[in-house]
Amino acid sequence: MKIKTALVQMDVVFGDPGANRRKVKQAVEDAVAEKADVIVLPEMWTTGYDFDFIKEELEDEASDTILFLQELARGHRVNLIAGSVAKKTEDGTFNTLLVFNRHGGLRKEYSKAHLFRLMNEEKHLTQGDEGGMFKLEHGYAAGFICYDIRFPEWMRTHMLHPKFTPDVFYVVAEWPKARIEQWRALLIARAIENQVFVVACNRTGSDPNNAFGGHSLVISPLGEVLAETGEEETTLYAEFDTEDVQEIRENIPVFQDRRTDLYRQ
Ligand SMILES: O=C(O)CCC(=O)C(=O)O
Repeated sequence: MKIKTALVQMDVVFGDPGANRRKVKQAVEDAVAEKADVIVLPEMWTTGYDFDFIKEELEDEASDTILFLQELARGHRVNLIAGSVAKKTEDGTFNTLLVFNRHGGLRKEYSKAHLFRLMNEEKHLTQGDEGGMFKLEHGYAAGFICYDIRFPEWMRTHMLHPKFTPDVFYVVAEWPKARIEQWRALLIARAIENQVFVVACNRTGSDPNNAFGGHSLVISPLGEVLAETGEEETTLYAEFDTEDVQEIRENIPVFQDRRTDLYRQ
C-alpha cells in the first residue's frame, strides 16, 4: 500500500507542553493539507528532557496529551505516530510512544526499552518491557525510541514474531547533533538488515544540556535515503509503497538463510 509520511522535525520547548501542543496542532494541520497519511512526531515532544518538570509537575499531562492527539487524529482523519511523551503510572514514569489510527483509536503504547545512561534517563524513568509492534491500515509496523536503534537484536526480535512481520520501522528521537553520523549509519543498517522501510523523526534545536541534530530520514529496505532534512525546524515528506518489501525479501532471503544454530540467543 502506498503511504505518504510527514515527519515533524520540531524544536521542543523545554518543559512547556501547552506551547508544544500548539506547535504540533499547526504542524498536523499543515501536513493534512499536504495529504499525509501518517504523521510522525519526535521523542518526548511535550516536555523535552526537563526532569524537574517531569518529577514535580507532570501529573496527568499524558492523559491530556492523549485526548488532544485523539481529537487531532479523528478530526483530520489521519494516522499519528505521535512521538513519545513522559507518562506517569503506578509502576513509574515511562518514555512512551503513542500510535493513533484515523478514527482516533489509540492503537499502541510502547515504552522505551533501552534507557540512555549518558543522559541519566535511567535515574528518572522506568524502562519498558514490551515490544513495539502495531497494525495500521498499511499493515504491520514497529515503533522504537532513539537509543533503541543501537540494539539490533531488539529490532530484529520484532522481525521474528511468529505471526506478523513489520514492513516499516518508525523511530522517534531526541538524538544529539554530536553523534548525528552514527544516527544515519545505524538507521541505514537497521533498514538493510531487516529489509524494512525506516521512518525516523528526530527533534532539532537545543535544551539546557544538548544540541539536537535533526536529519530526520526515510530509508528504503535497500538502504537508499528516500528523503532527509538538515537541521532546520521543518516537516519532511516522503511517499513509498510498503509492498516493495516483498520483492526485496524474495531476492535476498536473509530470513531463510539465518544460522540460528550458530547464534547466541
Ligand atoms: O545513542 C545515542 O547516541 C543517543 C541516544 C539518545 O539521545 C536517547 O536515547 O535519548
